[in-house]
Amino acid sequence: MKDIYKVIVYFCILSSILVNKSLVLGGKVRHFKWEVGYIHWSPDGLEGVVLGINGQFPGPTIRARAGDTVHVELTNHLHTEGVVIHWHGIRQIGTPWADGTAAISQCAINPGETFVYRFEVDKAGTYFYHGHYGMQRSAGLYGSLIVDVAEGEKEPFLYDGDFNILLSDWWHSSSHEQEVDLSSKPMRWIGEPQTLLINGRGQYNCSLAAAYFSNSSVSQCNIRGGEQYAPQILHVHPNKTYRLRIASTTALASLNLAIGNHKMVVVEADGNYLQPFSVENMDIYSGESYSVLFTADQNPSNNYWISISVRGREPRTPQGLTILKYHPNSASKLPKSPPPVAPRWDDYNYSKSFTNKILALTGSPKPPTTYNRRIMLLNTQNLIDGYTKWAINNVSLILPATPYLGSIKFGLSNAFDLKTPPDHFSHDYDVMRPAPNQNSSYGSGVYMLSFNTTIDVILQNANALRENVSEIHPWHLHGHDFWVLGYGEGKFSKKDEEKFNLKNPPLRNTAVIFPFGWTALRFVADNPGVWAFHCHIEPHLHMGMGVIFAEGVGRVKKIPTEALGCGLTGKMLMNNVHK
Ligand SMILES: O=C1O[C@H]([C@@H](O)CO)C(O)=C1O
Repeated sequence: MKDIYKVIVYFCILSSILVNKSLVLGGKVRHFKWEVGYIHWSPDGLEGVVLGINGQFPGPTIRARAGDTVHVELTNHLHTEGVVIHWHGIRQIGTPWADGTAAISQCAINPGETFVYRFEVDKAGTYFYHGHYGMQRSAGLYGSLIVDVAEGEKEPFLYDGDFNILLSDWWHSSSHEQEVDLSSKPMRWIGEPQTLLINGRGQYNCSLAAAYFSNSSVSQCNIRGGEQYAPQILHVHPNKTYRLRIASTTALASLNLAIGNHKMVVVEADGNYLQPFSVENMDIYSGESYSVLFTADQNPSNNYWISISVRGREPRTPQGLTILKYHPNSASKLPKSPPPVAPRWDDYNYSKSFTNKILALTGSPKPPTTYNRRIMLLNTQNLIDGYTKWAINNVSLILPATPYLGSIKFGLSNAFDLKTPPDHFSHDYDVMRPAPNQNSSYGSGVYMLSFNTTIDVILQNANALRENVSEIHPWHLHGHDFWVLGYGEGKFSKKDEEKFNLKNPPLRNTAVIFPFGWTALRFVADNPGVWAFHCHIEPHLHMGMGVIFAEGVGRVKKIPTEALGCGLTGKMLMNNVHK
């Protein structure tokens, strides 16, 4: 009898240890129920139709802790369009079907249908989510995803409070019109955005800062505070330090952000800690996220501007503005000095000097010192039968009717081009001049990566169709972070390898290529799934600027049938049922 009693006591102690441990290790499940639909909304003072979630634009912010499971039950309330949502920066380890890429990781969710996204947020950081079907991101389908450190863990820096801003750009033409324009012959370019938005709020036909522009006809905004386009004010207390989380989901614009009179210390990028460095203003490209620390150490009787301005393309869009309000000033008290002046849009040396300061925090994971396979990716603008496209090694990506994850897993032939896309481009290609032959072809082939091998990718920029034009392209990789080993000018050559940073390269999921330059990345193909790698400029992806990587697909566990119910995998499921 006594022994049994002992066993019970032991059992109780043991199970309480296990339960506590699982609380620490396993995290919580965070449930969300979302409905996606078009709504009337006024992001910049002009009412239009926007893609919202639960009647809200931008969509609700997800906040979780590292190790938690996010569970989003997403119902498509659109009348005639499918939808998917990509969780940008979340690697989807073990859940590649939840990556939210139509035609790649899953079938689009049909009107009226519900799909459950369930995945672990394994790493603290600043992230966001957005539509990944057609140009639904441009239509406003996005929101923030913030992952705090696990219970009991600490960030490697201190702050008294945090803010979160999601940056975007806004057009008055609909995303549907833009899709048609871009796919027309000749292509009709979408032009520059009408307005820049901070947390979905901007001012089109008035300026918060009109009082400072004496020679301008722009009127002062008459905002009472309740308007959908009223700026979100950041409230600070004197001498406190704040963490500002910033993510950019712009369709096109590269941005420069500044807080008037305040220095910022950059500490995080794409969910990875950085060696802290101080700046007056910072660049942020579409697909990137950062955290900066700033101290409210200026004259507390004033308020200050927070501004975002276009870089890398001749700006035709006014600055996006909001106000840093010192307690207890009134929010309507305009800052004493005019909004910060951004560096010239084409001062690329300025941008490069910022980019080169981004290094991993001491103690961060280091890259393998050698690679198994090097893939050179030449970025060109091309014409295919008179249609303007972007191509990678002369292949412009078109997505197949059957999502790759299912078709590769089940070995379905004819689902996509079986010809492997090229690892190289011609040695004598002159990246500084328009191509003598501007033709290229469409393709849906896949770079099959051997599981657990180290992959180097050299992104090579080139002259676009017009002479002396080469554009910025921020490249985003799904399913992974990569180390950014270096940036360089002109054409990459083998000897550039000597300058690679293997000591403290930053880990990121998005990296920019500068005009006429190259960027070198390294990652380990250790996450079973099919992963898009593409330019995060929405119209450029629409015009074919991306490639597909696949690794270890045979190891992928049971893909939910809801992700497979279209194309050849849909037929396969039907045949199985009817057998
Ligand atoms: O893809 C693009 O097309 C235009 C221009 O090259 C042709 O109009 C532009 O600026 C892009 O980024």
